[in-house]
Amino acid sequence: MNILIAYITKYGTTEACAQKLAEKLDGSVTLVNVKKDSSATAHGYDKIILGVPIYGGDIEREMKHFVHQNFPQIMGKPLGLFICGLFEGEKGLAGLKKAYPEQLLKKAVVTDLFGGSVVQSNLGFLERPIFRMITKIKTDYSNISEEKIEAFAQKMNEK
Ligand SMILES: Cc1cc2nc3c(=O)[nH]c(=O)nc-3n(C[C@H](O)[C@H](O)[C@H](O)COP(=O)(O)O)c2cc1C
Repeated sequence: MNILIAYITKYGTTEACAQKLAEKLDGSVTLVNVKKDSSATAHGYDKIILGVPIYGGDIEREMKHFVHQNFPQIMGKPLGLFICGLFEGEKGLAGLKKAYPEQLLKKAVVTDLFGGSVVQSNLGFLERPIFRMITKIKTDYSNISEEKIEAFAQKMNEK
């Protein structure tokens, strides 16, 4: 069973979540950062998982491009979709809806928000005030849910 986890990450949180997820999946997992590897493809995998962080309510264009380029392959296999972001509840779900096309969200075996994390000192000079304005968070913070990663993996393993 060959599984693809295609992700994007800026400060490493989504990558760390993708790695944790990979450890819990049954099969051979390939992790691909689609921002670093523009030749990445979803061809030849039995299951596909996509993961992206939310910035300013949206995702980076490289994942939109990957989805567009690989749409038939992604729609044709058991699919899991996750996002990383600090917002929970309705605001968190709004991020998930914005991240992926409706067809993918409907087709997915499992979708979830894994939470996010931030280290203030890592943020750029301009990014820090933007981050504080958007999230109202002024300290280092993490709400990554190991339980959600575990439950996501279980659902993918059942398919
Ligand atoms: C400038 C900035 C804007 C952000 N905007 C959002 C947002 O709109 N919604 C949200 O849920 N999280 C937001 N976050 C939190 C990130 O999604 C979170 O830190 C995530 O873990 C980053 O993942 P990465 O390290 O893989 O890039 C923002 C973070 C920064 C720095």
